[in-house]
Amino acid sequence: FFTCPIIRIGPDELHINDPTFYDVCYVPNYKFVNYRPHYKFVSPMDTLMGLADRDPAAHKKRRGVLSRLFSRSHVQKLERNIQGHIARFEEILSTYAQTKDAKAMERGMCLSKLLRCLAIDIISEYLFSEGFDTLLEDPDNHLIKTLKRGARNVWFFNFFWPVHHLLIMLPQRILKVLVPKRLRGTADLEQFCADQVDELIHDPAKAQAKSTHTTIFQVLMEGGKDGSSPRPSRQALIGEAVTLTAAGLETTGSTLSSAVYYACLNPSVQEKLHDELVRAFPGVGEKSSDEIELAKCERLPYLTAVLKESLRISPGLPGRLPRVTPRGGTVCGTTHIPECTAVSMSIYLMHQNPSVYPNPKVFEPERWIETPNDPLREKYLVPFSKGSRSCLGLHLASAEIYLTLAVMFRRFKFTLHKDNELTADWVDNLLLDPQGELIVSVEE
Ligand code: HEM
Repeated sequence: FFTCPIIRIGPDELHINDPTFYDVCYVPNYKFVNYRPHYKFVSPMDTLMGLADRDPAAHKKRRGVLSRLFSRSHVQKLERNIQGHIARFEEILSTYAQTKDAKAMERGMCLSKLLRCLAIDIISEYLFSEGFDTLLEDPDNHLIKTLKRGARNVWFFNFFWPVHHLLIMLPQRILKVLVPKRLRGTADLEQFCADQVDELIHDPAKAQAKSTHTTIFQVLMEGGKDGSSPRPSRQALIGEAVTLTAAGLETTGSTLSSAVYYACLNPSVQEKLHDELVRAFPGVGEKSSDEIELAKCERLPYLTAVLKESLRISPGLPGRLPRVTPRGGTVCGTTHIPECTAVSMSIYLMHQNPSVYPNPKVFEPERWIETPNDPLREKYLVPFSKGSRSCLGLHLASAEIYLTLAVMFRRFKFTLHKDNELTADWVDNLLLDPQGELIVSVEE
């Protein structure tokens, strides 16, 4: 695959594995628009993701409105809120690490589920006036399960998209009676969002009094700063909130699980990370989350290297993200590609390029430190993609990963439990879908 940069992967789609083409295909200003058949699973309503392939001008406006919530400065403003959830997560790890309960030790700790709970608690509090607080429940809770199920239905709904579009339109009470749980996926989340939207529409003062920070619904209802962006319909408000929650859950959760998995396989990685964190945040006996700050984490070289290597080896959206060539076509190397051709590239293949990342299957944070200033190594790391449809949640995801890794590895040591199921294998369900759970033993 690496020797032939352009291959036909379907009757009307080319897959390209020439890294120099990334900056041609994934660029601002909607030069290469989304290839619709690939994005059929997305909601038909005027949500950010739904608008991307139908109406680039409306997508640009909506993205402009939402970017207020996802800017670096807004993430920094809500750092304490994010830390609050990580403190709860730290408490659970600490309780487990100190347990004398033989049965609990025999079972191990299912860290991947806990990390998913952490991700959804953070994103839900960030978007809504209150979070889901799933960390207070059993990590096998219903919401996490249904969202995982929803993520696994992506390809089914891509082929049978009218079914998905119909399900979205059905009122919740009919949905619950008629549709099997396996296909409902995000119904509970939709109900939660619907309640919040209805309160905001009918009693805005009460809804606003509840929230300590700007919520997604407030931002969307206010529209663009100049009022140029129309207020979305009730259904679209709900759809937006649901897709944003889903976008921020499995991606961040699987990156964090992957980081711990590889750190367990490489004890020297854990030791170096721990040493760096203890030097940077030396408080003893304190909760790590009281002391750890994002700005300082971002300056720690080894922690940054572990974050980059985890995103490289296990990118949240590993597979093809197809676009359509513009009028006049385009050129890849010396090959002309005609206009209106679907072309796609894969983040996973970008990150597995052996000439930029030697031994690409090996988890090696040192590759980001030992030979500094390698422009290609930085340039071809594209976990959040690039261009008009790049990840909106980049700053939030990065803050979450930095802070969680710092709290975990400053205070705890992880080893794979005998019943661990997670391996380096995964399935491309649009989102990277690890095939087993990460089960670990934890020492303080
Ligand atoms: C490690 C974590 C994450 C990774 C690796 C990741 C990766 C990506 C990638 C590759 C895309 C482009 C998809 C495409 O071209 O079809 C994307 C889009 C998007 N991501 Fe993320 N993401 C992460 C976390 C988040 C978080 C926390 C949020 C917060 C809500 C988020 C929200 C979005 C949204 C809304 C889009 C669509 C943007 C648009 O259509 O304009 N992501 N993400």
